[in-house]
Amino acid sequence: MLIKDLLAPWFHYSGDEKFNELTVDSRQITAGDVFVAIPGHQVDGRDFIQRAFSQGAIAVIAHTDKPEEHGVQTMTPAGPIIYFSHLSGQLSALAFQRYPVDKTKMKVIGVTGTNGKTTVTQLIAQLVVNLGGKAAVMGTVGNGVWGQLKESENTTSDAITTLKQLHEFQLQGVEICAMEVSSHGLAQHRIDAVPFSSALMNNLSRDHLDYHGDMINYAAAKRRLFQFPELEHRLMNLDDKVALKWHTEHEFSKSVGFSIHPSVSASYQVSDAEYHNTGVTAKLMCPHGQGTLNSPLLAEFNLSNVLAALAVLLEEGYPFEPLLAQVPKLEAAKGRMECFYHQGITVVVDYAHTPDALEQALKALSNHCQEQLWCVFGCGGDRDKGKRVQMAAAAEQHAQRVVITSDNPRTEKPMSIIEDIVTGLRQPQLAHIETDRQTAIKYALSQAQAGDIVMLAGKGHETYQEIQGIKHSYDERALVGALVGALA
Ligand SMILES: CC(=O)N[C@H]1[C@@H](OP(=O)(O)OP(=O)(O)OC[C@H]2O[C@@H](n3ccc(=O)[nH]c3=O)[C@H](O)[C@@H]2O)O[C@H](CO)[C@@H](O)[C@@H]1O[C@H](C)C(=O)N[C@@H](C)C(=O)N[C@H](CCC(=O)O)C(=O)O
Ligand SMILES: Nc1ncnc2c1ncn2[C@@H]1O[C@H](COP(=O)(O)OP(=O)(O)OP(=O)(O)O)[C@@H](O)[C@H]1O
Ligand SMILES: N[C@H](CCC[C@H](N)C(=O)O)C(=O)O
Repeated sequence: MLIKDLLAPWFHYSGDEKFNELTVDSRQITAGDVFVAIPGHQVDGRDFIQRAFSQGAIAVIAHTDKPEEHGVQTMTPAGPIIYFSHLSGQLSALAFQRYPVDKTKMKVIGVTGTNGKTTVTQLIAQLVVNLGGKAAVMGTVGNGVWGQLKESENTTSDAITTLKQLHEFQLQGVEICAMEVSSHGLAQHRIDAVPFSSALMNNLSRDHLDYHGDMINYAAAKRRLFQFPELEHRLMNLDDKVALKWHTEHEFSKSVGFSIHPSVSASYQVSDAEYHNTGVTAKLMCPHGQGTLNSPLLAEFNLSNVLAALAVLLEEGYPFEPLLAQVPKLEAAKGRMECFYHQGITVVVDYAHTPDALEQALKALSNHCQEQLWCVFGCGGDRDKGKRVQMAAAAEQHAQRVVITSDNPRTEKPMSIIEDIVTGLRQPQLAHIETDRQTAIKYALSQAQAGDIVMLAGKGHETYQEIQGIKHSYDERALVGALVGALA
């Protein structure tokens, strides 16, 4: 593509250079690329302009705060620098020029909410693939065509990666891409030009207040997803207070509600739910028909997640009966309520890392637990510190045995995070404290008795543990698999 065509919607560029890829990271530049230099939270991308040229960049498009510099071009010995006013907010639109996505060929579904984004997006992909279609996901566990995910740095990738990836999916014949949309992604304009067809709001509870400051700003960031003018379907979980409120607002008057509780305004609802140790059976009612839903996923919140996935696909025009027939084949997302069994003890690897998720996961497991419920958890360093006491309270309230350990301490001292957590306990003397996560898990497994459930919360699918800024190899699912084998 010509650089002048890339920039044409904004201003005239006089050069005639062709370029290959757009990239925001100088470390990823290869010959013939255009480097997009923007300031960030840690460093300023404009400090890497020379490095980008030396790696083969053909030109640089650089952010400027000064509107009068918009479109100004400077020729340096290494190549042209083109200034673009307030570039971060336009990055997605710029990326769309290079990596267009045709919404008539591929549907993009945006899923937001504090908890359940990975689960819902993966359920959507599984349902489509099981119906014989081609689906992709983008999110915390990775980006890719279903079955071939590649690890991703963020839940919602940067603006350029997002559109590049969607463009590639479209070229590969993907019919639907279910994308997790994080509040950071929304606040940082990472998805502004994505041509979403449907958007779904799952729930809002405390998380990320280190970044958003308060719940009002956090909710406002998520709300942006529903303000895309071209959206065809807006789905709201009416069991969540914030989503329910949005559903009743004039701005979202055409939104569609779903609920796992009796609700007059939910278009999609389930009733007569029966929980058993291999899943849940319930009746589904919606404008497309009625039927029995046989879900193999544990926990009430997963009934809601399954309903969310079905609702979005039914809104998108997928057929009712064939879709319902795929539900028994669904699988839990990696590291979410994943069960391992050993001598009558159930070990559950789960990704709960917010107070609400921890509470929901423990409540769900207590329905299945015959003896004592254990909760082994920690809290992430360099993240919302207010979550720590709330997670402690949830663990103490819903588990009989609490083991406090490390999650990803990142740059914080493991023991100081644990001290914050402990202040949220009413009876701290009853909790077992062990900074080393593997030792903590071994302790819990050695003490648990037949009939107990041991929930290991927070690490889920992750394959590393970040301590003092260093990512150490750590795979809790593999660890438990090995321990259970060793203990068997
Ligand atoms: C605080 C934050 O959100 N940071 C995100 C932000 O980084 P930034 O723009 O501040 O980056 P920076 O490191 O200051 O660098 C500035 C610029 O210089 C460039 N650079 C930098 C170094 C270099 O050698 N060369 C170079 O060109 C960078 O590519 C960047 O363009 O934009 C980047 C690209 O989109 C993100 O990868 C990065 O996420 C960091 C890694 C992060 O940890 N973010 C978390 C808080 C986050 O976003 N989490 C949500 C999930 C939340 C949830 O729902 O659970 C997510 O979507 O992942
Ligand atoms: N609908 C839900 N409501 C409340 N808790 C949920 C829900 N779905 C999943 N959870 C809990 O939250 C944890 C994380 O789930 P999931 O990975 O699907 O969410 P997420 O929104 O993608 O999280 P993140 O983006 O932070 O990785 C699960 O392990 C489970 O404990
Ligand atoms: N997307 C979330 C994941 C948290 C996972 C948990 N293991 C932790 O490190 O706190 C975040 O970046 O806050």
